[in-house]
Amino acid sequence: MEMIEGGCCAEATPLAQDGPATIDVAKLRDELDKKGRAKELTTLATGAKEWGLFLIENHDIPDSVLYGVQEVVKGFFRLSLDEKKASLGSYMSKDNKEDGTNLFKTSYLVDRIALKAAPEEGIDIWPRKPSNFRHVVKEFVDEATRVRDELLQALAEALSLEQQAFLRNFEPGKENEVKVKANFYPACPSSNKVLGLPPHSDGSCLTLIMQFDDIGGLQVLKDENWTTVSWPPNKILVNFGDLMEIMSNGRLKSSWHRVVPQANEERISFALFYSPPSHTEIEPVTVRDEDDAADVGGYKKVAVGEYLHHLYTTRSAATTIKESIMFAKVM
Ligand SMILES: O=C(O)CCC(=O)C(=O)O
Ligand SMILES: [Fe+2]
Repeated sequence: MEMIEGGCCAEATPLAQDGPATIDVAKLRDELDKKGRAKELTTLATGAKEWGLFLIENHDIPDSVLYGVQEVVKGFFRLSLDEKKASLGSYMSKDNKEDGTNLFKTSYLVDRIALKAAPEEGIDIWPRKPSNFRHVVKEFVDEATRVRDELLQALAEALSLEQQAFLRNFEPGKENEVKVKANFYPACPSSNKVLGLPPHSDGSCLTLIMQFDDIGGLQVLKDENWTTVSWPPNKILVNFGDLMEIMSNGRLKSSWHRVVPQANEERISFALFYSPPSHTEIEPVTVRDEDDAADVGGYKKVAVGEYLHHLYTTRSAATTIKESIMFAKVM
């Protein structure tokens, strides 16, 4: 566990509850079965609001691509520290630090690489080993991005918004931000005292997360309880980040989540963080009368880059839930 530098004490009390909704993407695509599709959209709206995340199945990303990613990522983490450093263009250098994710680096039990998949200029720092790492991960990113677009449209529809209401911020063909993170959490016998990742919300609009075995570890704060979310490797977890909360004017909430290491098992997760281009100004959707719950609305127009800069520079100090998102609220 060469790259890990220490741990951080925290209470970890996972509670078993029924899990987040699983959405069948094939049903969302099936325009002929209108009833089935409408039902799936209702499940999506309810589940997404309740948890700030949901799972997807039948997403059409071939198993060969999913398992290909697992192989190359596991292959990378199996390398020695020296090999990892040599393989990764400028590992632990500025290139990997600028996005703020290394806030978590020193105090938590995770060995993590952060890469940029888009804009593409970051690709030459990607691991050179295993030799097919870049090719396989790129293939996955392309497949997953197609699914992202479908999900953004379905989410808008599920909330009775115009289909492009969220996707429009991504300006097809433009330099959207796609960050890739591979997280390796070693087994930790005192896992009730240590965190893999501290409580946080993602800055992204959507985060798509694969985990390589059906192992608990990710916990989401739900109804004031830390609840473990577990899912098999062929399903993908879709998590809302702060930009989605802002875009939807609070109708969808970013989840507050953390990672707890397992006592006897290591865990690897692989996440894609999707955000619109940095210069995009996000105009929150209009809140309608029927949405008028006390915690909906109140967001203002913000530029993506400005919000993310604020989040990354304040998040380490933010100890209570989503303090940073207040930046995007009308005062
Ligand atoms: O490992 C996981 O399942 C979640 C990782 C995560 O929350 C993150 O990288 O922001
Ligand atoms: Fe996260």
